Amino acid sequence: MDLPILDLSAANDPTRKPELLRQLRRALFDIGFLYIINHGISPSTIDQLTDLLPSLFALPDEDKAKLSKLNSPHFLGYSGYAEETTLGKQDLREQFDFATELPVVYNGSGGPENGHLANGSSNRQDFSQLYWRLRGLNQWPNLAGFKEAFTAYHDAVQELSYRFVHLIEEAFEIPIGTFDHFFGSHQPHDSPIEGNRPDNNDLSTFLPPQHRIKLLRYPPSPPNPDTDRSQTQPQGVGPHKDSSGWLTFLLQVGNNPGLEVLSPNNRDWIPARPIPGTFVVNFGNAFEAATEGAVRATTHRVIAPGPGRGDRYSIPFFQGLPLDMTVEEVRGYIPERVRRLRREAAGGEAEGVAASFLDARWSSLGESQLRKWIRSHRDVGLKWYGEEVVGYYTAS
Ligand SMILES: O=C(O)CCC(=O)C(=O)O
Ligand SMILES: [Fe+2]
Repeated sequence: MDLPILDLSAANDPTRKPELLRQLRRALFDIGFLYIINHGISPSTIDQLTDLLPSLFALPDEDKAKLSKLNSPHFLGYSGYAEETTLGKQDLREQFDFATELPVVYNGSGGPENGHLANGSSNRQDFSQLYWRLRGLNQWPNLAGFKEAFTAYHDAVQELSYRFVHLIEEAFEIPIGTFDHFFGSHQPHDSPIEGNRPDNNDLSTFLPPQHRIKLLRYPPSPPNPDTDRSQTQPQGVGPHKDSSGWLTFLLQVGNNPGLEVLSPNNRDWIPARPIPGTFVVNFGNAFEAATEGAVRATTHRVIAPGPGRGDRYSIPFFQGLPLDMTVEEVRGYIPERVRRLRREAAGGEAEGVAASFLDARWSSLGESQLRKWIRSHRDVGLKWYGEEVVGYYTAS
């Protein structure tokens, strides 16, 4: 099975657009993983950032340590090689987590001494909710030109991500702009049917979300002295569904392979090789839950480069959603005709929908994000949120 490659230049060509939307529908409902080409981001915007990756990761250990995520209640910053695990196994990569540069809004009193749990307030933008503490400023490395290159890249992928959401709306046959208010004040520049946009005035109460961008380096693994053949595939990152965002836009830098996608029958791993000039697009748990599984958060993994190969770099952009939004709310914007697709295919109940969203405690995006970050960085959680909060989010 080949992963689909969608040519976004067809979006501006009325004669090619219907076929593009057909391909998109197939990609959304069949596999939940696709490439996009002719996406409109200039190669120089990409190169300016990717050219800096070797020097960023070659910063002295003391400089990296100064940028540690431990400094950040927002879980932004540096994590060293193999510090994270997936399914109980070390991920053989190192990473910097960045986000849309946005000021702190949290105004509660959470801290190791007086950590408090979500207060259950249903007020929109009650900034004392603990999950608002996820939002805040980056830790910038001392590397000439980095902040500018990162910001230009962030802005370009953000814009692409909003354009792509418009195509999804068209594929779902709902008005273009339906999801715009998820992204706060963003107004589409190029919406072809401006007059058809729904009147969202009463809905634009969300704060523009913070998107997350990881800069990843997978070094070649050392020769494996282990003779057990089953051990010979080093885990760059173990099998997972993306939990950080609504959509993921992944840039594979260079031509080192490693990314693999679980086939719809859950049996085979399909390689998603780097294709120059493309992004890989996939969908997060919130998207799967909101569509009741019609669009899957497809499981994927990375095999680290073998001995003797060069470093593999990649940059996933996780498109954020408002932290105070609930999956129920998002679901309200997905037409029933889309939401029943999975159930119909399964001949009854939708199976496999992201379990964390079925638990009322994690129903807001903020709750599920805070849970995810605390579970993957317990040390950061303990330092900034305290034992009670960490206990709450790590139990069961
Ligand atoms: O490095 C890659 O190609 C994919 C990384 C990934 O799946 C993730 O960080 O969620
Ligand atoms: Fe991922």
